[in-house]
Amino acid sequence: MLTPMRLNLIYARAANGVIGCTRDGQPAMPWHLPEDLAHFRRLTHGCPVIMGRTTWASLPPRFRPLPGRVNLVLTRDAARARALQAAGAVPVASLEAALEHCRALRGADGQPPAEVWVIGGAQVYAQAEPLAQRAVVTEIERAFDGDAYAPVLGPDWHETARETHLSAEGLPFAFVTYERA
Ligand SMILES: CCc1nc(N)nc(N)c1OCCCOc1ncccc1N1CCC(C(F)(F)F)CC1
Repeated sequence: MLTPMRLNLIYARAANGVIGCTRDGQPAMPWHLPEDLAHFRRLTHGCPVIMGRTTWASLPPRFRPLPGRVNLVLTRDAARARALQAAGAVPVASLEAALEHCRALRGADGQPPAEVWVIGGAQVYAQAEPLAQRAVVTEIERAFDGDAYAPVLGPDWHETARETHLSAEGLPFAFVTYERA
C-alpha cells in the first residue's frame, strides 16, 4: 500500500511575520539561530525539497545543492533550468510539476517519498499553502526588519505541537507544528 505523500511547509518567522531580508543586495536571514538550522536539517534530510530560484541562490555554496535531498527549484526559464541542472538541482516549471516529479521518485525502499518540504521563499509558500497538509514553523518571539513575509495560515489550520526554547544567544523561539485535515 503506497503511503500518501505529504506536502509540508517549513519556515522560520519573526513575531512580525518577517522571514527574510535583503543584505548587500542578497536575500539573507535577519537572525542567527543555529538551533533552527539543526532543526531544518534534521527534518528535511533525506526528503525532496522544493524552493524558488531566489532561495536556491541564497543557499551558502557548501549547501548547494542541500546534501542528501533532491533539490527541486522552480524556474520557467530554459537557460536558468540548464544552469540549475548543471549545479545539481532539478529544475521544475511549476509546483504541480515539482509534486509530479516527487511522486515518481523511489527511495531505497522502492517507495515514493512520504514527506516533501517547501523550503522557501515567500512566493512559493503562498502558492503551496493551499496544497499543504502541515506547516512546521520556527516562531521567533522578537520582531525583525525584513522584506519577505510568512504565509498567512488560514482558519482551517490548527496547532498540533509546540516546543518552546531559548537560544544560546538568548533569543526566545518555539518549534510549532500546524496541521489541517
Ligand atoms: C535554515 C533556514 C531555514 N529554517 C527553517 N526553519 N525553514 C527554512 N525553510 C529555512 O530555510 C532553508 C533555506 C535557506 O537556508 C539557508 N539560508 C541562508 C543561510 C543558510 C541556510 N541554510 C543553512 C542550513 C543548511 C542545512 F543543510 F544545514 F540545513 C541549509 C541552508
